[in-house]
Amino acid sequence: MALSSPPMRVSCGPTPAAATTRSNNNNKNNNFLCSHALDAVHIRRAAELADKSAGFTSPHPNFGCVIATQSGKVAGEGFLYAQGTRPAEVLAAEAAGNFSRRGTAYLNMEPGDCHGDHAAVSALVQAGIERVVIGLRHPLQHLRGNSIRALRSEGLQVHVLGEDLNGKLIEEARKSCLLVNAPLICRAASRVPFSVLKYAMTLDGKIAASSGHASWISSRTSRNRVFELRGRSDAVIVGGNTVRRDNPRLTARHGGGHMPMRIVMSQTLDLPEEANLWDFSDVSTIVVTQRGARKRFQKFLASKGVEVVEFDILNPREVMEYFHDRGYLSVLWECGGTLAAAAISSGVIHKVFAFVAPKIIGGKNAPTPVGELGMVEMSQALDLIDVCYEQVGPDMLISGFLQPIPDATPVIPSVDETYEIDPTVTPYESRIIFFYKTWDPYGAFSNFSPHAIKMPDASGDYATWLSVEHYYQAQKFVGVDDPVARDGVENIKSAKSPEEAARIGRSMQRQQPDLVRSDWESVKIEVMYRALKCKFSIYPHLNSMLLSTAGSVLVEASPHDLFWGGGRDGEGLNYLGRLLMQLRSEFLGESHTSS
Ligand SMILES: NC(=O)C1=CN([C@@H]2O[C@H](COP(=O)(O)OP(=O)(O)OC[C@H]3O[C@@H](n4cnc5c(N)ncnc54)[C@H](OP(=O)(O)O)[C@@H]3O)[C@@H](O)[C@H]2O)C=CC1
Ligand SMILES: Nc1c(N[C@@H]2O[C@H](COP(=O)(O)O)[C@@H](O)[C@H]2O)[nH]c(=O)[nH]c1=O
Repeated sequence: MALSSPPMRVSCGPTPAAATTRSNNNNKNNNFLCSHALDAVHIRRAAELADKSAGFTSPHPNFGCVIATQSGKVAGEGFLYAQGTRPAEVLAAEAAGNFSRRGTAYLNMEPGDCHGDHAAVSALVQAGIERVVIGLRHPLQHLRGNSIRALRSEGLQVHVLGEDLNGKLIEEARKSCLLVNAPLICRAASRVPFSVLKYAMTLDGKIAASSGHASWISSRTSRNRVFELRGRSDAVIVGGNTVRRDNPRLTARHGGGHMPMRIVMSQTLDLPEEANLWDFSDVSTIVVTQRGARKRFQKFLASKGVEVVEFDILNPREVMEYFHDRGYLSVLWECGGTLAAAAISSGVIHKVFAFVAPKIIGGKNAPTPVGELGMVEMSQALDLIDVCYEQVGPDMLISGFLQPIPDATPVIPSVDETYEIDPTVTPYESRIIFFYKTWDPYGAFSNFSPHAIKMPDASGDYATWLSVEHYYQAQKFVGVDDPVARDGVENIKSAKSPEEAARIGRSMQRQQPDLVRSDWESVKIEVMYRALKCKFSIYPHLNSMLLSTAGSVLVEASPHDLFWGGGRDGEGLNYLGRLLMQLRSEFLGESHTSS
């Protein structure tokens, strides 16, 4: 058994050091390092270009492309302006013309070949590009790796940052790619739109005077900056009190550009009949409220053209999940402290922009940017990540992430591990077959599939288990000298379904951990391996199905089980998939030696 050691995280291609040892030519080494610096510069530029269309591309990623000649000079640039417009790669190739030949294309992100549209890949191939450097793989799992595979199959050399290229400069360049598409990456991982909390406060930490008056705390320059932030967002959201107090417009007024939708969250619906937000000359407004609140006022709003959406439970998470499902990519929270605290508590805020004005207003009851979070000790304070400080006019803008941008690099399988498990699989480049529920196309790979197995006990006598899951769960308690453990084994064995077996086994393990055999953690992979080996040996059709997947990566798509499964976004260790790949490799080896 090869798979007994504890798991580790990913996966990189050759490090610069490893790569350079392959060459004993000093010049080549120097070139390699120089080209790293050049790669980093061009990728950062691609990210900068991509950022130009923020707000317009939503909910699609921001793409930028730089084409450099063989000598490293920029020959053409392009960025995706908006959904449905011409891809960055096509524009850059056109701009570069013949200078593209044998050149390198730099892309902040792997193109997504939605609906079989290969325009980006085709443009690079037809332009005669020799090498493509990619900042990030596509963050959406079903698109991840597709274009990289397509480019490689056309003979182009493809280097992905963090996988094939490493080092400090490369890491910084990769960061710029993560930042430019942070909304898409965070949205994909958290299933809510990327949410930014923005506020303006005085030096003594107030967002309004005690009277509630707040216009203005920050300078005009800062407020112009807010218009830009609005222009990058799909929606701006405030609470009912801010509507009553400020009568805001919430429009982006920085000279054209994308205009965000406006959202009001109000439980009481005690909102004014006259409000700037009911004026739709620039953009419309959606009011989200508690089910049944002020029906007559709802009718009134509807007559003004305001869309009213009722929620059974009106809280920031429910509201954000709803707007995620409506396709929103990013939301700017411009609310006061009450709603801001609720939003932070419910974990929907990804990033904070705080404009701090060099003013003092005082006031014991003057509102502050974030209300009650229930924290009592400084050690509980939320630390911002990747903090930036910037002077904007007379104000200071402090921004940072409340949650790290999830790493879109696939965890499974790492290069080394996969070769060890199954040499026929080329990591990242192979098709990934996901299986989970037994009704899935490859559902028979699940331990819950109804395939009985015969396994020997400690004295060598064979017993029948209704599924791999039955056997696996029972083994947790086998050999434990306790009547409750022995009963547990019998109960699991006679469980009517694999689900029931899992329920009994898991709850016994949770509630009475002392009944679990002491060597369980070190033997569980071996236990599973033996059960799977039996299952895929005694059922010829399962064996054929497994062999038919040769060359593909197998991943148990369990979003919950991060040991046996691959997790929701590839963060799981996928030990079930790994064991199946290992078995497949062993079966294939046997069939080769016997033929
Ligand atoms: N300087 C700055 O950057 C800003 C300053 N302000 C100032 O802040 C003050 C208003 O602050 P505040 O009252 O906190 O602001 P908000 O209006 O932004 O938030 C509170 C309101 O949100 C609504 N709400 C809906 N669902 C919830 C929920 N689950 N939890 C909490 N609230 C919910 C309620 O409206 P309802 O009562 O209608 O049910 C509630 O009264 C004003 O003086 C304004 O000028 C506001 C924004 C920015
Ligand atoms: N007071 C204050 C802000 N307040 C926010 O701006 C909203 C008003 O937007 P609008 O009506 O479009 O100009 C207001 O309701 C609140 O959300 N913002 C800032 O950048 N600086 C400030 O000093």
